[in-house]
Parts: sequence; structure tokens; C-alpha cells
Amino acid sequence: MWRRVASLSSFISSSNSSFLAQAACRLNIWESLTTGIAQQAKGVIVPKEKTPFITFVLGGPGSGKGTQCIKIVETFGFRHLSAGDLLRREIASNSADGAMILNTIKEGKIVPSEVTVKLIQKEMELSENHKFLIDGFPRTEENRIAFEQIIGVEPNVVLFFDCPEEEMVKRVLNRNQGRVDDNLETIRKRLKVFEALNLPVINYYSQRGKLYKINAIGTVDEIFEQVHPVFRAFEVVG
Ligand SMILES: Nc1ncnc2c1ncn2[C@@H]1O[C@H](COP(=O)(O)OP(=O)(O)O)[C@@H](O)[C@H]1O
Ligand SMILES: O=c1ccn([C@@H]2O[C@H](COP(=O)(O)OP(=O)(O)O)[C@@H](O)[C@H]2O)c(=O)[nH]1
Ligand SMILES: [Mg+2]
Repeated sequence: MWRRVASLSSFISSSNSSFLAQAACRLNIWESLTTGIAQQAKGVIVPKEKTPFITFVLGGPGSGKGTQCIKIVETFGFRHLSAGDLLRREIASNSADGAMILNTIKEGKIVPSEVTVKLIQKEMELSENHKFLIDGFPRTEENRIAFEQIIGVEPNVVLFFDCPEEEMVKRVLNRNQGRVDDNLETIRKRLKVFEALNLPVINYYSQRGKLYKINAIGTVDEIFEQVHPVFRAFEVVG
């Protein structure tokens, strides 16, 4: 849904009517105006006009990604898409890929990019919200490239929860959510995979000036105090 509207917005701003667009936006009639144009052009109702704002939330297993995402959603109203949750939902729904996904997760390995990106894409297309928190993805450079190719956009912000290994192990072993991968053997494998495959993604975004590194030690609220200004800055601009 956001993709169709994103291309509509760029059509309008490139058609020499940016002043009109800005004025309409201020008068709060932007939505009805764009909807009307969309109806004329395609005969369908397109209810939103905003380009997506994408945040990737990265960090090792147990670094607190999911916990902080809940707080970001409460405060800033994002749509939270946990790649791990989407994959676990596939397992639970007995989908064609379910058995493969379960084995991959048990081994602490990474599910093929196409599978994960398609699940994320479906949720993004269904969403009425244009602000996305994509939690636990991309896990590899291959994941990252697949997302860029299939979805066709880059993240605006990349959060990295930086946590010492022994703390991550302690948190995962205490997580108590009945997950097949929350055991010492799988955690060891996941930490290796994180270092070998996810750190290059984190470095990539650091070089592109998109990375916000958060010290993941402290209480949940103390950590959120570091996260808050990142989004606050974007709210002021946007
Ligand atoms: N700052 C924190 N201090 C202590 N425990 C935490 C903190 N943040 C999260 N946890 C706990 O650690 C476990 C892992 O957190 P979670 O958010 O699931 O991490 P991730 O999504 O990165 O694997 C959960 O049981 C969570 O309640
Ligand atoms: O993009 C992803 C996200 C997750 N996973 C798999 O799902 C597991 C659990 O991921 P999740 O993000 O839920 O774990 P967390 O880091 O939050 O503990 C990972 O170890 C991988 O096996 C994957 O293959 N690709
Ligand atoms: Mg998580």
C-alpha cells in the first residue's frame, strides 16, 4: 500500500507542483487531494500518501531488540515487524517452508533471504502505518541486498544494541518463552553467526552514516533514554 502511494507522491512533487503540495499539506487537505488523484489515475482508493520510514533494529541474541521495540512503538507509533516472529508464525501455521524454518532456527542458522523478505514485504504492504521497525533483520549481507532489491528502499535508521556476550547468554537463558533456540548449544552457534554474518551489515551501515549504536547494558528505561533522541530528531525534521 505504501509503495503505490510513495510513487504517487514522487509523481506529484516532480510535476512542478511542490509549492501546491506543501500548501495543501499545511492545510491538511493533502490526503483527500492525493486520494482523488489516485482515484482518477487508477480507479482505486489509495488512502495514504507518505513514503515509508524504515528502521532496522540489530544486535545479538538477547541484546534487547524486542524489548526496546515495544517501547519505541508505545512512544513513536511504529509498526513492529520482528523477522523472528514472522518466521515462527510460519512454523506454527504449518506452511510449506515451516519445517525448513524450524530446522534452521534450531541450528541457529539464517533462513534463505527470499523467504524472510517476502514475509516482511507482505506485512509492509498490508500496513496502514508507514513507519516500520524491522527487528532482527537483515542478519547477513545477503539479507540486506535481497531487501534492497525486492523492496527497493534503504533504511532511514539502523539501531545497533551493543551488548557483551556473557550478558546476552544470561538474558537468553532466562527468557522463558519456550523457544527452541534458547538453549546454550544453540546460543553459542547464534553468537558465532552474529559475529561472522551480522557484524558486516552493522559495519556497512556505520560507513553509510546510518548507524546509531546503543549501549545495551542497564535497565530497560536507561537504554530507552539513549534510543529516544534518535527518533525525536527525526520527528522534528519530518
Ligand atoms: N535491559 C535489560 N536488562 C535485563 N534484561 C533485559 C533487558 N532488556 C531485555 N531484557 C530481557 O532479556 C531477554 C531478551 O530480550 P529480548 O528483547 O527478547 O532480546 P532480543 O530480541 O534482542 O533477543 C528477555 O527476557 C528480556 O525481558
Ligand atoms: O531475518 C532473520 C531473522 C531471524 N532468523 C532466524 O530466527 C532466529 C531467531 O531470531 P530472533 O530475531 O527472533 O531472535 P533474537 O535475536 O530476538 O533472540 C535466528 O537465530 C535465525 O535462526 C533468520 O533466519 N532471519
Ligand atoms: Mg527478539
